[in-house]
Amino acid sequence: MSNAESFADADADLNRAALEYHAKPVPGKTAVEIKKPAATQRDLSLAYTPGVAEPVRRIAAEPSAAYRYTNKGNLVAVITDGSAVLGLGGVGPLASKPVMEGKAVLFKHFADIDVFDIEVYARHPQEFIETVRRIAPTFGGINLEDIAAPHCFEVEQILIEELDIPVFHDDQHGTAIIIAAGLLNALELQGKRLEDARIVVLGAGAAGIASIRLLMSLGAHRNNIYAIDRQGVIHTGRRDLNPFKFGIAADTDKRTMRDALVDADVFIGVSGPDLLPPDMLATMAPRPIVFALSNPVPEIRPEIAWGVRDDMIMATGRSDYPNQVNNVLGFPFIFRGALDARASRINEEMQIAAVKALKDLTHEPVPQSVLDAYGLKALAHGPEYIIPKPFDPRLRERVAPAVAAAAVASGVAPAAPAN
Ligand SMILES: NC(=O)C1=CN([C@@H]2O[C@H](COP(=O)(O)OP(=O)(O)OC[C@H]3O[C@@H](n4cnc5c(N)ncnc54)[C@H](OP(=O)(O)O)[C@@H]3O)[C@@H](O)[C@H]2O)C=CC1
Ligand SMILES: CC(=O)C(=O)O
Ligand SMILES: [Mg+2]
Repeated sequence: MSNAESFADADADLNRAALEYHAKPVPGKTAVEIKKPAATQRDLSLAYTPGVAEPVRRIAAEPSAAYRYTNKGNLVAVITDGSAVLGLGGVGPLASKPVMEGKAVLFKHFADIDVFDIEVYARHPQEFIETVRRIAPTFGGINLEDIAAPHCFEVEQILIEELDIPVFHDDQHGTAIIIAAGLLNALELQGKRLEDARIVVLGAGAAGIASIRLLMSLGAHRNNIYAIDRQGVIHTGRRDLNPFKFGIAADTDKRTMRDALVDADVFIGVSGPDLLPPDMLATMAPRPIVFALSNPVPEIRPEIAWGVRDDMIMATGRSDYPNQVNNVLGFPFIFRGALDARASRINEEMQIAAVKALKDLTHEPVPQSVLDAYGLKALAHGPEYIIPKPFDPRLRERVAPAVAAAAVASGVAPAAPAN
């Protein structure tokens, strides 16, 4: 059987199981649960009228009382316009709902954060911004999801400026944080340094541009980073660049991905399926790092990549290969830290604190519960373990407090939240 046939068979099996999982025993993946007694006349008098009037009066008099008397402080909106759903493209808000419900599952399971998934028909970024602005009082935080570049940058920036709760576009910063943590560990293992590494990033959208910005903040050199879009290498001579792409343009004479990959140390794919040809991978420098992160189908399948290189460290965005570089390792714990600290935003200091916590945790012994969840006998910092596993219970213990502490230290959260 050819590689293509065996991928098709495996995909067909998984697709059938996924449909069954989503449909049975009841449709969908989340539900609302009641946290207070609701069994007697007295309970009803407290939960609703007349008792509910008193918390209303308190909140009307002092808005921060909403954190004491409602679910606001532990409720995040996962909001999308369905314009860049995984690597599937602009499938629209309704079709994006399984992904947003999926994010809700991960928020709840890993960090005990409640989520409303909200899928918005918006013809223009302005309509989307207006929708989020109007519903923001309900929430303690806003997780923007799967909104295509370049609109995502404007949407996020305006909402951060206008709202007093954290607004975080996960495909930008969540992805960038996990990439940075995994890459720092992988570079160390390959005997390379971020400051010298030549990095090719295929995809200059939400994930690509935010990742390049964060890697530059951590020490990567702009002229060593070749971002690539559908027109080729993003260089300072191009006249078709929007300001976001121009901001990461390299001063280089390389024009194509083929040019850029020769002797490159790192490939980061945040673009679409099967876009890295094996013969180009073959031209990368010795001991390369290959992050093929498009979901669900990576830029190159690991089975194919390993057929070309045996000296690489490889990661995908998926759970069924080693090294899952996926924003699931970030957003539950980053929001946990931000909500616990009552932070007004998630700034770069908090993001770098998350990078460091994730990177450092990978060097520690792996708990038995993680080995059991993955059916492994052993796992230690090395080419097949450059980033913690999502089921690691220490993620919440380490990443959330690190993010909360950075929020306080950088002045976007009070030293001690009131409630
Ligand atoms: N593992 C993880 O945690 C995450 C993975 N991702 C993955 O990254 C991918 C991109 O997501 P996101 O940044 O949100 O999407 P965007 O729509 O914002 O950006 C997509 C980028 O990919 C480029 N691109 C698409 N197809 C090609 C191609 N054939 N050749 C060259 N460039 C191409 C686009 O080029 P152009 O600008 O010219 O249109 C654009 O720059 C998705 O596959 C997604 O699943 C995203 C977030 C997290
Ligand atoms: C993981 C994720 O957020 C994405 O692929 O869009
Ligand atoms: Mg996403």
